[in-house]
Order: sequence, then structure tokens, then C-alpha cells
Amino acid sequence: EPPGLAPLSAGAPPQAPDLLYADGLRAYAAGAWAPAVALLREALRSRAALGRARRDCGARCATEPEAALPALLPASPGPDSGSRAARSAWEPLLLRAALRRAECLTQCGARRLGPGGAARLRVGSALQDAFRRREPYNYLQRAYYQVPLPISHPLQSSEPASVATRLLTVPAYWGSGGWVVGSSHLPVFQKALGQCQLKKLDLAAAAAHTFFVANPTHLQMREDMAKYRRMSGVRPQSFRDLETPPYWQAAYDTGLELLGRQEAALALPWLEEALQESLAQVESCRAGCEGPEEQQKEEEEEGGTGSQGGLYEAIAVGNLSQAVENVLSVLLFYPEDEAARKALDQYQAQLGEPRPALGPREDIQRFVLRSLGEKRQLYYAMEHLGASFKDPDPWTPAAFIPEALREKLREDREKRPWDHEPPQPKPLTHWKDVLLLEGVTLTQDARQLNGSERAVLDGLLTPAECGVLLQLAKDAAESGARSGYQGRRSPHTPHERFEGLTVLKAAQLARAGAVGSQGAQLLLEVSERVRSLTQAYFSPDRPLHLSFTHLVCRSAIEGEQAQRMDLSHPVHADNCVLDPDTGECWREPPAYTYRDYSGLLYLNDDFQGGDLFFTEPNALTVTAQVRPRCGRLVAFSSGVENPHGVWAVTRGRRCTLALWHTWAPEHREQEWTEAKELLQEPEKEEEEEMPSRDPAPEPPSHRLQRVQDKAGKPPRVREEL
Ligand SMILES: O=C(O)CCC(=O)C(=O)O
Ligand SMILES: [Fe+2]
Repeated sequence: EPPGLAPLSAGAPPQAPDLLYADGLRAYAAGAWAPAVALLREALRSRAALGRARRDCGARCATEPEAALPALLPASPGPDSGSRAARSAWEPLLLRAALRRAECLTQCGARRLGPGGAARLRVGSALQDAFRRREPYNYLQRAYYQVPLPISHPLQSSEPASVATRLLTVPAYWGSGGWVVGSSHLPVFQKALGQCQLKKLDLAAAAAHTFFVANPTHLQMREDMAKYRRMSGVRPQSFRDLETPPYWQAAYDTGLELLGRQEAALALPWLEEALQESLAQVESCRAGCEGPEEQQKEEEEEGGTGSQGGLYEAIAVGNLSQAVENVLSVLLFYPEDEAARKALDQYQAQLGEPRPALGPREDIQRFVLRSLGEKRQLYYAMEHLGASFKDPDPWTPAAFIPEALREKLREDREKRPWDHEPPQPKPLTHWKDVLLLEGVTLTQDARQLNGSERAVLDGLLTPAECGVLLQLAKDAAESGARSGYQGRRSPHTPHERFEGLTVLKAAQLARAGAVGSQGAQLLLEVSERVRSLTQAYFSPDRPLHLSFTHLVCRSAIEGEQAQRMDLSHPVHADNCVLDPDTGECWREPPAYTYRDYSGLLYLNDDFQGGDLFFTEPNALTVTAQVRPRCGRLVAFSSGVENPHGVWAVTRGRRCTLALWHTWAPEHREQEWTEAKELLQEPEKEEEEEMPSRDPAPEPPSHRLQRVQDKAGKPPRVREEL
């Protein structure tokens, strides 16, 4: 096998993961694929070995005599003087245990990992993050894919004579361009080559999958995954996670899903399992975090309490005393929790007689006690030794936090990430009045959406108005179908159907009686509503004109949705041609260069997928995501600062009124005015078109044709009838 695909040398002591990773990336950049694969794999192996050694040593040293950390301060009789006395008794205990444990860990690490132990393999926090994000797998998948397998034949190549001579005795060797094989051995090698090809694709797909499960919004990888799925050599089993996923999460999700379907009895074992797994994982994480490593986030710890939402309710179906124990366990975390207290009262009432023997679950009691002991130590270190510690738990009782730290921690917690960012240009003062006037609310501004010139506004349409516009889209599509127009496949994906309706077409259909004129009228009104709001918000000093208005519905095509990796609308900017490689955006045709602001007014949310997202100009990094819903407007400037796309719509139909605004009056939407005029033709005439007066009306498409012929000039409908 080529070096990259051969099994790793299991026995050798691991080398430092960061050095291996750096060498792997260098090889990758140089296009030396096989060495890149070998080095990246070795980096992953070494990091895993380090993790295992840490966990094992941590578990061993925790049981070492004298190394057990004193969990709690001895009970303090009085407020101040008592706690000072207690502390002076406690500190030497803590110090001795900590030193003893550190010594044990150092010795154990050296035994497991060779001289220098864990410290030698220590990885900086930036690289820790890269590993946590599974970045090596992204490089690995490409490198696997690229490992060269062609056989070069010495007689046809310009290999030096010495090599050719060697091939008389040695059947093949690995050269810079792949295998070099003597002619007599060629058939054997060709067969092996086929197997090798499959193996490398299998590994490439597995590495891609491993990266993708941790980075599901990575658009480049989405595309790569779609390609792997189409490759004939790749089997479904290839898409496996090369890092074991945290098992409890899957069990927890299953449990919650069952609970949501009122299957409490079935949910219970899953939730219980999730709880046990997460407790075990906390244990292993705890061991893994010990030793001379930078502090790790204790993400998993939340799992220990995460199950409380369903567990005690679930248990109510069967065993009441267990239910009581579970609620009492929840109350250990959140003693004031209203719902838990109510549930407790209810279970106790059902139980009848009081059962003083019932208490919180033992495993949870142990967990809480231990966590609190650790927190006591961590806060102590924070207060007195200058250590930093970010408590991941929302349930830590306030009394546990040293008074001196409380105020600062509260401030930190309330500080939102965007408070650190430079202030954005402020919306003008009259903007608030505009909102008030329109009954619209600003749900997210540019800062909250991680960008500039972006906003989410709600309340632009009432549910009834959404209904009218959805009906308009539906009627227009049906009238199209009647005239042989089947709605077309989306220009962006073969898995969706796409229907678009312009304002003029809507007005024409209304005049032809194929759609209600109320819908067509509303379309015009609403587009003007959006325009005036967009102008007030983004361009109060310079008029904006509508340049194009399009009612668009995207529908999932049934039965074609399994494992879809494509997007409903690929990432793009609205007024320029985006080059994700350089992050540049060319403001030139075929882009609609005169578009200055975009508006997406959503009409519904009863579909699956289909969220709008914004990215960096690299078209890969998602910076914000918005779920469509009736009356929600996403407004943004149309340039490179706002690349956006739409996730696949995998079920149902998603309808949007898409609008573009321009500062250039010459690009004002002519059709909007025409539609307006068309609809303003005397109302009566339309009423005369009522079917009651025409029991056998000609098909709408014919009538439509006639009106269309007149488009642009006000049609003389009466004469035609
Ligand atoms: O429908 C959406 O949410 C986005 C559509 C879009 O970006 C476009 O049509 O340019
Ligand atoms: Fe767009």
C-alpha cells in the first residue's frame, strides 16, 4: 500500500501532535499527498494517545492515597471569623493533595508516553481548537483523495537505469509519482490498484464525513460530500465518523423525540441511558483535563443536568417513587424551579402518605457534591491564585461564588459579544417613528446579525395578508399548469420546483380572472410598504426605487430529498459576481449591478429547511441565519458585504416576496407602474367578468393572452368582451 494508506505503527511512542500537524500541512501544501496523509493521521493518533493517557492516569491518580482533593470546606459555624478559621484548616489539605496528585500524574504520564510525558505532547490552545473543530479531517480527506495511484512503467518512463535494474529483482517500489512496477508484475499490481483506489475513496469519504458532522454549515464540504455520494466506488458505510461521537447526545435526542410523541414509557430508558453516559463522560473528561494542560471547556458537564427536562415527567408514567426521586434531583440543581416544585407536589399528593425515605437520586447527589467541591476549589484559585475559570453551569448557587467575584461575574455574564465590537452607524432617529407608524418591530440589527447593513424586521404582514399572497402564488401556479406550464425545476437545484410571479403578470392574471385581484393589489401595496421601510432604515436621505419585485415559491420535490447536500439557492451577492477564492465581488454583468438594497419578505414557515443564511465573502463561513416566517422581512445592502444563500427546502413549499431597490431612477421597475394602471381600470368592468354572467368562460389562458397583448397600453377590456 502507498505509505499514506498503510496502518499506523501502533507501538511507537507518539510524537508531538502539533509538530506532526505542521509537517502534515507543509506536505499538503507541497502536494506531497501520501506523506501528508501519513503525517496528518499520525498527528491524530498522537493526540488520541495523549487523551487516553491523560484519562487513564487521571483515573488512577484520583484513587491514590492522599491525592483525593478535599471537596468541601469544613462546616463554618459563624459568618466571617468562622470561615477564616475553616479556610486555614482547609488550605494545607488542599495543597498537599494537589501536590501529591500532580506528582502521580507526572510519573504516570512518563510511563505511558515516554520521557517528558504529557508535557512533551502538550498542544497550544489554538491547535486544540483546530482539533476540536476536526480541521485535520478536512485536509485529510483531500489528501486521501489525491494520493497518487498510477503505476509508472520503467520501460516507458525516464527512470534511471539503476532503477530499471532494481526492478528485475524487486517487483515494485513507491516512487514520487506512485508505484513503479516491473512489466512482469503489472497484472497483479493492476488488481491491487483497483482495491487501493476503493480504499482511498472510502477513507476520503470517511474523513469528509467526520469533518462534516462537526461542521454542518461548511459549504465547501457540503459540495465535496455531494460529490463523494455520487462516486460509484463510495458505499453508504463509508460515511462514518472516525472520532466516536458523544453517545449520550443521540440517546438524549431519541428520548426527547419519544417524549414529544407522548411515548413516555419508551423515552425513559433512553433518557436514563443518556444520563448515565453523560455522567460517565464527565468523569472521563475530568480525568482528561487534569495535568499540565490549558484549561478546557467543560462542555460535557451540561449533559449531567441536561436530561432534567424530560426525565421526571417521563418517570411519572410508571413508578411514582422514582418520579419523586428524580424531581428531588432536579431540585438539587434548581431549588426554586417552579415546574419541578409543582410536579413534586403533584407526585406527593398521588403517593398519598409521606415517604420520608425518598430523596434525590444517589448518582445525582454524588455529581452535585463533587461538582460543588470542584467549584469551591476553582473559585478559590480564581480569587487567590489569579487563575481564570468560567463556570459552565447555570445552576451554581450564588453562595458558592466568593463575594469579591460576584459582581464581576454578573457583569461578564450580562455582557453580550457584540458589546466589544465598534459601534455601527446608528439608525436615524425618525426610524423609531417609522416603525411605530407601521406597527413593525426590529428583531435583529446588523450587529446581532454579525454584519453591516442587515436587518430582520417582523410584523410587515398580518397572517391574513400572508394567506392572500400565498393564495395568489398558488392560483397563479395553477393557472400556469392549466395552460400547459408545469412549473419548472429550480434553476438552482434539481430537487426543488420553482415558481416566480412578477407584479405585472399578477395584474394580468387578475384582469383575466385567473387569480383574485385582491392578491395582485396587495402585492403592489406590500412592495411599496417594503420600499418605504427600506428607504427609511438604510437610505433616509436618498430616495430608493423598486427595481424588481418577484413572488417566488420553492417546493421540495417529493421522494428526492434523502441525503440532499445541495442548497436551495447557492451563496451569492445580489449586485456583483462573487469570487469566493479572493473574496472579491465584481460589479459587472451578468450581475444586476444597479441593485442597492435587497428585501426578502417571507410568507410562511410550514416547510422543512429553507433558512436564509449570510456568509463571509469566502462563501463558506456562515455568519448569521434567519428562519422565514409570515411577515418577516430580511433587508440588506446588495453588495459583497452580504453574500447569502438558502439551505435546501426538503419538505413543503416556501414562498417569499423578493424585492430589490435601486438609487438609480432609470432602473425603476416599469412593470410596477403598468401593473398599477392595469389594476386601476374601473372596478366595475372586473365585476362584469363574474362567471355568473358567463357560464362557460373560455379558459383563463386565452383571456390572459388577450390581456397580455395589450400589456403596456391600458387594455380595453370592455371592447374585447
Ligand atoms: O428566498 C430567499 O430567502 C433568498 C433569495 C435570494 O437570495 C435571491 O433571490 O437573490
Ligand atoms: Fe439573493
